[in-house]
Amino acid sequence: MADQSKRWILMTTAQTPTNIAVIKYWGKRDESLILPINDSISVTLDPDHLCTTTTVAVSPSFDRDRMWLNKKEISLSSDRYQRCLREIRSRANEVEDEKKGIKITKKDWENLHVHIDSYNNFPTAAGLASSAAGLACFVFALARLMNVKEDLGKLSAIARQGSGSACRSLYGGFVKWNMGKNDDGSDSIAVQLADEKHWDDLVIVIAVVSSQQKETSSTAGMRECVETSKLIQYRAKEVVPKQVADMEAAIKYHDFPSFARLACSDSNQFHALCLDTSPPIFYMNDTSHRIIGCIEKWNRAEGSPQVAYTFDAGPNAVLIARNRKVAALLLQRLLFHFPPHPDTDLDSYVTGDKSILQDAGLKDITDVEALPPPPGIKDNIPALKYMGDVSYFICTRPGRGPVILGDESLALLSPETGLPK
Ligand SMILES: Nc1ncnc2c1ncn2[C@@H]1O[C@H](COP(=O)(O)OP(=O)(O)OP(=O)(O)O)[C@@H](O)[C@H]1O
Ligand SMILES: C[C@@](O)(CCOP(=O)(O)OP(=O)(O)O)CC(=O)O
Repeated sequence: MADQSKRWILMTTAQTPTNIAVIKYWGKRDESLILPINDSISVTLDPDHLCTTTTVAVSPSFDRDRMWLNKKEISLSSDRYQRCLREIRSRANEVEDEKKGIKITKKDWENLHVHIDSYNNFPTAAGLASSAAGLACFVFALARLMNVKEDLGKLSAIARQGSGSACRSLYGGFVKWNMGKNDDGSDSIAVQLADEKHWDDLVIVIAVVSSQQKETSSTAGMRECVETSKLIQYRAKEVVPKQVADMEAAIKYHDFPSFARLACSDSNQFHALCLDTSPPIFYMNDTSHRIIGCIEKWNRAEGSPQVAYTFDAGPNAVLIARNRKVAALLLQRLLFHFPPHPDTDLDSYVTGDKSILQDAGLKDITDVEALPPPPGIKDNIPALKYMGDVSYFICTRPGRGPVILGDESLALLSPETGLPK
């Protein structure tokens, strides 16, 4: 039995990546267990550039479960958090820390409370899958703290109950979420198709068009879509199974043209379903459409796709370049069409992996101003420049799965008080 009189605190800190779907999950067959109507496939993004960090702590001195997100206290009362907490707690095992003189038995976990502090290093609820990284980190960190022995597949099924796309953030690289058939969701789990090293030529550039909270959440959007769209069941049953098989093959054989065609058409089809919803949902905006136009034109001119685009439930573009050389050309094109406001520092306009900027020969804003029009655009037509329409860019790549951060100085909670630092 843990000694309740002592004011000890035990903590674990985890870091979990976000992921971008290249075959989208859209629509549930069970709202509370979060069971999807189709399989989906994603690429995990490098946590060095986009990730959630979560510290979880347990102490006999905590009188209730509490959570902070991006430095503000939030309620843990939603069904989703409660379900994940319950699932993890019910699998908790004995934990012993001899150095600190702490022993927690399996039974103790029923009465002990946790503090959870989480931070996203990218915009929350803006179509960059914060719920995916966030809920995956929530489950992964709690599972480690409570010495849960389940494998990543089982943990993915728990994370799924926090947010569907979260199940895919339990792995690095290329990940498939099998929709499963069972009513209890036990076979609706994520599996890794290939790790991040399998196809490390790929470079990902995210154009953050808006970091505002969107009007219609993914959860509400897909519910309304299932209720009102006549196309959604056709997509789930007739289109996605083949797209998923083809995408798996494209990833396996590093077949970029197929990868790009499938990713672009799947993204467009998902947004077509949003339009087919009543009332229609518009996640993309004019800037998103301009970016699609620019990539489509370029891909057509090259005769074979160089860049894939995909958009989640928001206007931000996720662009996947076939290699670094193409990524440098992509950045030049993007910065030509979407330059920052004059006083912007290039360092804050292009974030993440800065080496792509160097490859593109761009050191500062004057280099951006001097960019010639991309091939195919005869003159420097002012109407093709949309200054300020993109907030900033993030350069990244396929990345690794969740990790535990052993360095206690990285914890978000104070080891003395168990409260945010
Ligand atoms: N780090 C986190 N820890 C726990 N929960 C989080 C975290 N980050 C986000 N969330 C939860 O996810 C919600 C945002 O999910 P939502 O699906 O609306 O946006 P998104 O995931 O950023 O975008 P999308 O899934 O459409 O790409 C937040 O309101 C919060 O409840
Ligand atoms: C467009 C998407 O990003 C939708 C993600 O939806 P969420 O996983 O955020 O929805 P809930 O399961 O209701 O939490 C596509 C995808 O990630 O596959």
